[in-house]
Amino acid sequence: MTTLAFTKGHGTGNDFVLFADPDGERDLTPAQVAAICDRHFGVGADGILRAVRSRSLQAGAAALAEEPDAEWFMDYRNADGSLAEMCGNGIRVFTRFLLEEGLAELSEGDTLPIGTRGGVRDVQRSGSGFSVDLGRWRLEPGDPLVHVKSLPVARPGLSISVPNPHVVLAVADQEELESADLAYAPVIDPAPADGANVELVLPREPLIQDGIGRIRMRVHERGSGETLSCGTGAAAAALATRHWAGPAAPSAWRVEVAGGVVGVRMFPAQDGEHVALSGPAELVFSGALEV
Ligand SMILES: N[C@@H](CCC[C@H](N)C(=O)O)C(=O)O
Repeated sequence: MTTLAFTKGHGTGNDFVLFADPDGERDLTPAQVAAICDRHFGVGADGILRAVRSRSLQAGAAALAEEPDAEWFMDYRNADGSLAEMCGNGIRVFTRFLLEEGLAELSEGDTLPIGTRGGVRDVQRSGSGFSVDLGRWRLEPGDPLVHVKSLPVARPGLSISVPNPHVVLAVADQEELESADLAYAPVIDPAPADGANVELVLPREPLIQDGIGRIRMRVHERGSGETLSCGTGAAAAALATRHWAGPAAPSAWRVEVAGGVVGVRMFPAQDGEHVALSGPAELVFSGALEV
């Protein structure tokens, strides 16, 4: 066993254990990740963020080929130890961690490119938090049926990749949003090969205020269970609602989650439409673990 210095942080209640491993010497096994994320026997978190220099990691080679300035790679793990392409709340908290640890600098108006398994993502300061360009999003074919425990009927979901997989479904009212039992993983039919995060969405009344679309969302995350927030999930939920609302729908959205509020914005880019996420990023405490 060796000692691992860590920091605990969160973005709208989506919480993470972070640690710096510049030379890529502390790769954790899925069992170690699950033990650290356990809320009764470990530190407790929705996932782990390891800060590794891109040059020290096999997955970092693709990031450096895409953007030579992507010095840091966000090695993200879900609470069960599984890998995911991207974490929208995580990358803001990861940026805060790099800055606080003196591992990177980010001035107002500048951009910090960070390597992820879903590609290099550009982070900027936004108010007291950060915004991240999640890149080009994709509507996936097929409208799978989603069975959520305690909701009366299965309903069709919209599959969206950002680039991790999401299935978004609309609920009828506040009662349905609150009563959905997300302690159980929703059953998606047909089941996506790599699983998916599931978002339940309810439009606010009115849906659009001062040009901004407004929704509420709950989420069951692949590999982590129900969480208080999911950044890529909020982006998928706003994209799905705009799709359902039609051409007059806005490109700026306010997404209310159990842990707070995040902003989503769609904008044209050279390679197609991108989606950006903004919101807070907090570091809460530091400690040491025997791993
Ligand atoms: N909470 C994250 C998403 C984390 C990954 C997800 N569970 C997956 O497996 O795709 C976010 O804020 O985006």
